[in-house]
Amino acid sequence: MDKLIINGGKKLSGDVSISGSKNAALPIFISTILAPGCHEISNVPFLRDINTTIKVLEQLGASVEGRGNLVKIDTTNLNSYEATYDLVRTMRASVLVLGPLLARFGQARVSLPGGCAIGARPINLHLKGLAALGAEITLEHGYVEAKAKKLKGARINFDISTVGGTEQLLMAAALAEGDTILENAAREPEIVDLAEMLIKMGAKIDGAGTDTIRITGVDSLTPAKHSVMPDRIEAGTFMVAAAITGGDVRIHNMRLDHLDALAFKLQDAGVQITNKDNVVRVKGPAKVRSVNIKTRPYPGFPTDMQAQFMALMCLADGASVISENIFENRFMHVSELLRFGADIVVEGNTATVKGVKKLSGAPVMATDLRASASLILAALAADSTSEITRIYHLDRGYEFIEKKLAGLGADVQRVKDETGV
Ligand SMILES: CC(=O)N[C@H]1[C@@H](OP(=O)(O)OP(=O)(O)OC[C@H]2O[C@@H](n3ccc(=O)[nH]c3=O)[C@H](O)[C@@H]2O)O[C@H](CO)[C@@H](O)[C@@H]1O
Ligand SMILES: C=C(OP(=O)(O)O)C(=O)O
Repeated sequence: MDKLIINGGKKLSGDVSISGSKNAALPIFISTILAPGCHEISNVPFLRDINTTIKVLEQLGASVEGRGNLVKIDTTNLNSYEATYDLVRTMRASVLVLGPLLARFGQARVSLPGGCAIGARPINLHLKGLAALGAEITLEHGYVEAKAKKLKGARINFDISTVGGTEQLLMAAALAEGDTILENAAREPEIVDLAEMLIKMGAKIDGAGTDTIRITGVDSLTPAKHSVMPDRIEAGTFMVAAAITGGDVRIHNMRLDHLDALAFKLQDAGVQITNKDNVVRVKGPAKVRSVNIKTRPYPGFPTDMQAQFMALMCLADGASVISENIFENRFMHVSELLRFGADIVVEGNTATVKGVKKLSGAPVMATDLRASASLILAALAADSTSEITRIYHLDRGYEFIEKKLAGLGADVQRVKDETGV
């Protein structure tokens, strides 16, 4: 397994460019199932999760060209309706093929994604929504089997705001007969990006980005070209990297309006943020102030930034209370942050972080994607050398992170595992 070696204590400075969004690209790739033909997706990040999605599409019979920024996906000759356990278990977003397969072919068989480090993450709301559109759903041998001659529009009210559930239903309803209304829909920017792709394909969708989305089903969709939105979580991670090192970083190709909740909290902590000519400049103070956060669905504070913000609060002047309200087990980074000398106490879904004078370099292990990012941030601020293992989690979601950090003056090296694991 590859690992990262970081010699901390360098203030980051300079310019960095944000890649396309993982969480927007995944459903957009999957939406190509809905329309036979050749789609062109640009601003695609080079990530392990993108490769997994390509494998899922190829398993269905798609042909995919290009592994870089521009990816062409031809879904003319799909000949399988199954996403297998070996792929779905490595990336839960693959379960999103269910709705599009059902809508285009009337059948799908998809492995249940199962639990993962951050929580149980059931898909009951996806299945309830598809059933409301008329799908017959059975669960057998760890697989969801769904069938429907023709999906029919319905009114669906989500019990809780679900990003994946909203994306699943948005795609299925695009080819259903009649109108579908999604109430208490998720409002994340990635939903808007997916809706824009679907609209380019000919779908009729109103209200994406609000909690009520109306979809009027059409008979067929056609291939589209789309450029993926910038990754707001990667951008947020670099904002925190500037803040935690007392650095001065200019971030290009990001949407600050997608990160209001984080930006307000960083400003409360004493971080300076300016936005000029679409370049966001982030300057960290010598010492950040402690602030409290509660994770919420968008436009609230993103759960995908909680671990990184906690790393920052480890060095704050005072105590910070961090509540995780989306996933029941998203404090796996705490035990690793303690190795750097952090002072954190967890009770239920709340972590109390008392700022310490300094963090010291340590050997640590990444447990999930954003936990990996928080360990990198702590290591960047630590006074000596850290070794971060299990960074395959990181490679799911951060394109060329060590190169981008090195470009900002960080002393970071990837040690490749010669066995290729
Ligand atoms: C690939 C992708 O875009 N992943 C993002 C997506 O995950 P994902 O789409 O899986 O997250 P959801 O928004 O669906 O999950 C929110 C909450 O709803 C629960 N739930 C969800 C579906 C369901 O059928 N039943 C149910 O109970 C989940 O367990 C969780 O507690 O949104 C999360 C919340 O912003 C982010 O952290 C993930 O980075
Ligand atoms: C939790 C995340 O991703 P996924 O939903 O793919 O696990 C994430 O991007 O932080």
